[in-house]
Amino acid sequence: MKLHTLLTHLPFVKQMNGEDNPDILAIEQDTRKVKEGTLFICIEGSRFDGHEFAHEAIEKGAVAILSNRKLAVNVPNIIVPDTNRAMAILADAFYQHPTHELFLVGITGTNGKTSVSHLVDHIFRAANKKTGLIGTLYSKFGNKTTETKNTTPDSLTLQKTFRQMLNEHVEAVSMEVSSHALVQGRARGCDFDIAVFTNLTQDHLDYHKTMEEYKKAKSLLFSQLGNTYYENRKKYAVLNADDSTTEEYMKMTSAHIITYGMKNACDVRAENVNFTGQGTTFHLITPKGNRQVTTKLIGIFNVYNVLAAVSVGLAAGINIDTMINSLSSFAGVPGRFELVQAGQKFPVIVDYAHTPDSLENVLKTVTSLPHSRIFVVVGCGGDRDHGKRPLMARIACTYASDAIFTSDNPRSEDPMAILNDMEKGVSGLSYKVIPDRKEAIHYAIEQANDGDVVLIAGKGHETYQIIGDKVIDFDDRQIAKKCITEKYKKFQTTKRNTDFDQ
Ligand SMILES: CC(=O)N[C@H]1[C@@H](OP(=O)(O)OP(=O)(O)OC[C@H]2O[C@@H](n3ccc(=O)[nH]c3=O)[C@H](O)[C@@H]2O)O[C@H](CO)[C@@H](O)[C@@H]1O[C@H](C)C(=O)N[C@@H](C)C(=O)N[C@H](CCC(=O)O)C(=O)O
Ligand SMILES: Nc1ncnc2c1ncn2[C@@H]1O[C@H](COP(=O)(O)OP(=O)(O)OP(=O)(O)O)[C@@H](O)[C@H]1O
Ligand SMILES: N[C@H](CCC[C@H](N)C(=O)O)C(=O)O
Ligand SMILES: [Mg+2]
Repeated sequence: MKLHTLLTHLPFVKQMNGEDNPDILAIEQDTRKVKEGTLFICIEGSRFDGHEFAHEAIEKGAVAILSNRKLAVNVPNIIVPDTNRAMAILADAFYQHPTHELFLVGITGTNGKTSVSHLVDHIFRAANKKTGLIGTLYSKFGNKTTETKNTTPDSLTLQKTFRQMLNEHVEAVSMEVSSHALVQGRARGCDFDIAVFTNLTQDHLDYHKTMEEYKKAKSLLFSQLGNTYYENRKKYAVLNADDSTTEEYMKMTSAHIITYGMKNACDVRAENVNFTGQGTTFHLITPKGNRQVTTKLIGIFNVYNVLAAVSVGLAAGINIDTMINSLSSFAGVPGRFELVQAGQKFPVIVDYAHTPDSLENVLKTVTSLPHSRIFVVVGCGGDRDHGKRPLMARIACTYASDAIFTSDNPRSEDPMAILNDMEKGVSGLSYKVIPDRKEAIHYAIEQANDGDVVLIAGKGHETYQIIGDKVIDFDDRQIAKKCITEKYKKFQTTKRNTDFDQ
C-alpha cells in the first residue's frame, strides 16, 4: 500500500515532512522487527522512547517514520499528536479492517477474562463456528497456537493476527482486553460486537494508581463500543449485575445491554446453585427460556463466568440448547483450579489466583470441599501492585490452616522485601515464610495428609519464574507432581525398611 493512501485513514496528521510516497510493505513499532519497506512508528514507552530508535529503523530499511514531533530524518516524517492512537488506526487499515469481517467478543474485568473467553470459544465451537482466541495463555486458531507476550497484544500484532485468522476462515473471536491495553489504545480499531464485563476489584494500582483510574480504564471498552467507524451491526454490552461498577458502565455505552448475576435483578440469572462432587449444577433463567445447567467447573465465581458466556451466546443468537449441552463437556482452563494427580490421596490444586479477590474466591471454594487442613502456597508478583500484598497474605491466613508465603515472579525486586510487605497484613496470625517456591511446595506436600487440601496459588499455567532479568523454567504443576512422587517413594522405602526391621 502506498504511504499516502495509508495516511488517508488518519484524521489528524499535524505535519508531513518529505514528498516521497513509498510502498509500505510493513508497519512496526519495534526496531528489532524492522525490514526493508517498513513504516516505523515511534512510541513513548515506560522504559524507552521509540523516537530515539528512528535512525536505527532507517538503517534497517524503514522508508517512513511516524512520530509525535519533528525528527531530523531523510525519509518522510509524519507527525501526529498521539502515535499509539495512530498506530491502532493504521494497523486496522493496513490489514484491511479484519474485525469488520469477524464476530468479535472482547472481555474485560479484574478476574475471569481467560475463563470466560474459553467458555465463549467452547460455546461458539458447539454452534459449529470456526473460532479464534486471544489472551493470557495464547493466541489460538485452527491448529495454530502462538504464545502471547501480553494478555492483549499491541495493535499491530492484534490486527495482523485477525487477518491471519480470516485467512484460515475464522468467523468468531473471543479476546481478553486488559486495562493496560485499553489505556494504551491497543484495542482501538477493533470493531467489537460484544463487550463483556466480569468484575472490578483491586489489582494493577502500580500502573493505574487509583481504583477510580482503573475503573475508567476498563470503562473504555464500553464507551468505545459502537463508536468505531463501521457500525451496521448490533452491539451488546454484557455486564455483571452484581458488581456495583456495572451501573456506571451501563450509562457509558450506547450498545444493547444484557445483565447477568445471582443477586440483583438481571436478564440472565442462576438459581439453586448446587456443588456436587463432580462439579456444579444450577437453574438458568433467561429471556429465551429456562434450563438446568451442569458443569465440571466449581466455585461461585465460575457460575458467574458461565452466566457471562451464556449471555454472549444469547446475544450472538446461538441456540440455548446447543449452549447448555456443550457446557457439560467444558473441561476447564489450564492453570485454573487444575488438579494435580500423581496418585496422592489429597487434592493438590494449582490456580492462577493472584489478586485478593480471586484468592478469596478460590479459597472459599476450597473450604467448601471436604477437608481437614488447608495448605496454601502463595506469593505476590514483583514490580506489581504493592497494595495487594498484605491483603492477599491476610486472606491466605483467614481461610487456610497452613499459609506458606513464597516467591511469585519477584522480577527486579528483592524477594524478601515482597515477603515483608505480605507479612504486614498478618501480624498475630500464624504462617510460614519459605522464599524458595520449590521448597515451599515441597513443604506443603510433605506436611499434607490424606483428607487435607493443598492449594498452590498465583502462577497457574505459567511455566517460568522471573527472578531479576532471568526467566527460569518453573511449573507449579510439574514441581508438585515431583514432590508427590518423592513423598510416596520415601513413604514406600520407609515402610519397606520398617517391614524388614520387624
Ligand atoms: C507497562 C506496559 O504495559 N508495557 C508495555 C509497553 O511496553 P513499554 O512501554 O515498556 O515499551 P518500551 O520497552 O519502553 O519501548 C518503547 C518503544 O520503543 C521500542 N523499542 C524498544 C527497544 C528497542 O531496541 N527498539 C525499539 O524499537 C518498543 O518496541 C516500543 O515501541 O508496550 C509493549 C508493546 O505493546 C508491551 O509489551 C509492554 O508490556 C509489558 C511487557 C508488560 O509487562 N505489560 C503488563 C503490565 C501488561 O500490559 N499487562 C496486561 C495484562 C494485565 C492483566 O490482565 O492482568 C497485558 O495486556 O498483558
Ligand atoms: N469471575 C471470577 N471472579 C473472581 N475470581 C475469578 C473469576 N474467574 C476466575 N477467578 C479466579 O481468578 C483467577 C484468574 O482467572 P482468569 O485467568 O480467568 O482471569 P483473568 O482475568 O484472565 O486474569 P489475568 O488478568 O491475570 O489474565 C482464577 O484462577 C480464579 O482463581
Ligand atoms: N497479568 C498479571 C499476571 C500476574 C501473574 C503473577 N504470577 C505475577 O507474576 O504477579 C500481571 O502481569 O500482573
Ligand atoms: Mg487472563
